Amino acid sequence: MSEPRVRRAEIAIEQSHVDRVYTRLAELRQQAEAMRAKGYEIGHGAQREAVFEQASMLFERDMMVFHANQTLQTLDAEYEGLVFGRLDHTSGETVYVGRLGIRDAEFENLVTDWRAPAAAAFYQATAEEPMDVVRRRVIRCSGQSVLDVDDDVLMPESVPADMPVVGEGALMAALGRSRGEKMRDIVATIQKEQDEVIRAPWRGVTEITGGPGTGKTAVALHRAAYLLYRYRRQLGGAGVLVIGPSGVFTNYISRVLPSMGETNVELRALGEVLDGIEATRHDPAPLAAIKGSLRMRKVLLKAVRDTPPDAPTEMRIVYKGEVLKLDAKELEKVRRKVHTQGGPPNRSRVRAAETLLEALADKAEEYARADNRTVDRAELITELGERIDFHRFLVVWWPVLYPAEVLRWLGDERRLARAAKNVLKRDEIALLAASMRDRSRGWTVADIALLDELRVLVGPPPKRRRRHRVELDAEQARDSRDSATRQRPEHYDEYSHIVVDESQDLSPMQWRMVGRRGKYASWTVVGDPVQSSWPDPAEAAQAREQAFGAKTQHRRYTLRTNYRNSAEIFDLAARVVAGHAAEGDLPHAVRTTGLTPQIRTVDDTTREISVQTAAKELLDAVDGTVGVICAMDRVPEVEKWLAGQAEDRLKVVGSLDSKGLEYDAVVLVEPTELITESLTGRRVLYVALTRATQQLTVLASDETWLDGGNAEGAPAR
Ligand SMILES: Nc1ncnc2c1ncn2[C@@H]1O[C@H](COP(=O)(O)OP(=O)(O)OP(=O)(O)O)[C@@H](O)[C@H]1O
Repeated sequence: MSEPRVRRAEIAIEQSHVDRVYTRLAELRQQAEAMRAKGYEIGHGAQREAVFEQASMLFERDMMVFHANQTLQTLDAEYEGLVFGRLDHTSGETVYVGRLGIRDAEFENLVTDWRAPAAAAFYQATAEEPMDVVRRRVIRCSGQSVLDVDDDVLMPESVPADMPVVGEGALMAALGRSRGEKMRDIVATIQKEQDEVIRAPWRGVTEITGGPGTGKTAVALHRAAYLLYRYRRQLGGAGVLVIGPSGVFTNYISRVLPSMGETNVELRALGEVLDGIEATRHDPAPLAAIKGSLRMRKVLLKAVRDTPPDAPTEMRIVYKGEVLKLDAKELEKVRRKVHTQGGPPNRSRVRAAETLLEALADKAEEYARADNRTVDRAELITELGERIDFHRFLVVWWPVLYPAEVLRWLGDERRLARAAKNVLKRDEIALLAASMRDRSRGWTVADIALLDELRVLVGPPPKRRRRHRVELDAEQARDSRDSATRQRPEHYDEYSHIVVDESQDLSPMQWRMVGRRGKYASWTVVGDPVQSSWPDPAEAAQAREQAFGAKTQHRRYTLRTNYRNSAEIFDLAARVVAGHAAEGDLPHAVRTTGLTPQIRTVDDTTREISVQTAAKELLDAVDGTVGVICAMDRVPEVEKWLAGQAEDRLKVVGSLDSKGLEYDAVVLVEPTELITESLTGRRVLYVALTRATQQLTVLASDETWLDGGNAEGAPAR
């Protein structure tokens, strides 16, 4: 038979199996629905039974309905290509691999879940170690139709005469395909070095490093799905949290886990870790460096202990016809005394009242001594402690503190200078105070970690009910009373596993914030030091270790193959970052396209039209998405230039938001601006240059950005 006919015949064989799988899926769905209906019937029946019977029937109903709903949820997930692989073993046994395990009515396996041990050979078998696999087949489907098959022969000597082998390179085909708006899962083509990381033990800390495009994000997400499948009992209940650098990124990866049937994972961007606020704006690099530094901890601790701006500076209260008076200094002494005993101010309100009463008693004794009188201290404390005017004073002098309010106070430069004495430099204080005064544009991503730190430092406000949200400011306190009940309590901190992506960029303060959520968690931490935009790696490393706590197991993996970029694109990126990265830290790009990146010269008069032309050319050249990457400050302007052009396929993205994303083609606008806008500029440029899978056009008004390494072989101009 000719190759196309063999291929067609093989596709037909796989199609008949896939048809069986979908028929069975429909049956299982019906069964689950019937079970749910039966559960409800039991519930109705229970109303007629005695109390004891009723309780056990209702329990049975709940269990049935719960299981039925779970099964339906799993069966209803949108499985693009439910079956994607097949293994033919030397024994003649055939195993189909898919996103979900399904058995037929006789309990025979129709599809094995990709995470099950029986499917491991699909990823782990090699020609050197074939694990009894003669032929490994990748089956590519669209919906329920088989489009193509692609075989790998692992034991050529054992291929039976009647076993056809078709196609070559499912991986290369997958990598060459155009990209959509959302990341796809890679279950069908996970590589051996990646599989090892996905299936690594769950306890302790698993660290994945590797250059751009090596599949770190893909691997981390597949690992989350794998861990939940294998260790659902240990990990499922408490939940898995995935932290990504930005909302654009979490949106980009949001479809990967559901496509594997996994909906029990919470995705959060760094600006959304704290419940109740979503921040997307970034501070300029020098300011972000201050806000992210561990020094802020000391500043915030002092800030919560300072006198609140509206606190009265004098207390007067009448006791037995005499005015007892405490001046500003005496009140300050009382405040300091309460704080030296430790504890968050919101938890110290009773102690503050007691200490203030003691000070009033001292004052009464002082007056009495002058007149040779005595004072009954206990009586004074009891009486004043019950007085309404005492409590009126207390609520303004020792008010409930809200994190957002305390952070805003630091817009007063004198107040900030008091809190930051010997910790921040004068110019840093001025910069930080100005940023806290400018609240017109809302909180920045770096502010979120400060607010979370303050949340802990001020302590929870006195609560009417438990498990109520910890308000960030007084306004929210009112709003929250109406907020819908959430599944998990506010500021939940008991996740069983935390995945941190792009971890090289977390500031020390952000590590503290994330660490707080994982007191009992095991961790998967993904990053590439060469892409880091954080200026003080040593300080971040220290905060990171503290976040992990005393985890004893620490395993490290490095991924070395760049699956995203064509070799032509990656060569340019490597050239730009040369001198900032050790040779061994750069991955190896496996795919060539013959398309060299274009570098075009622009100036103020031609920039706009050049961006429009380049975007149009690339939109015509590729089927998928085109990203236009520029410095953060330029985004609104570039968006205006491109308004109305292919909105679904064209995205304008700021340099810092381009982390982790990918496009078929990229237009990079003014690369030197990416270098100067950030403290680790060349690395940010490296990130931007490594976003394209197929084509790259750089528009630049100067050449300094190319000077990173001076590698040979300039790209086309
Ligand atoms: N085994 C694989 N099969 C198919 N595609 C893969 C494979 N591994 C990685 N890819 C693809 O390569 C691209 C890069 O993967 P991913 O985004 O996970 O890399 P990364 O290491 O996180 O990159 P960066 O550090 O630049 O963000 C994605 O499109 C991913 O789907």
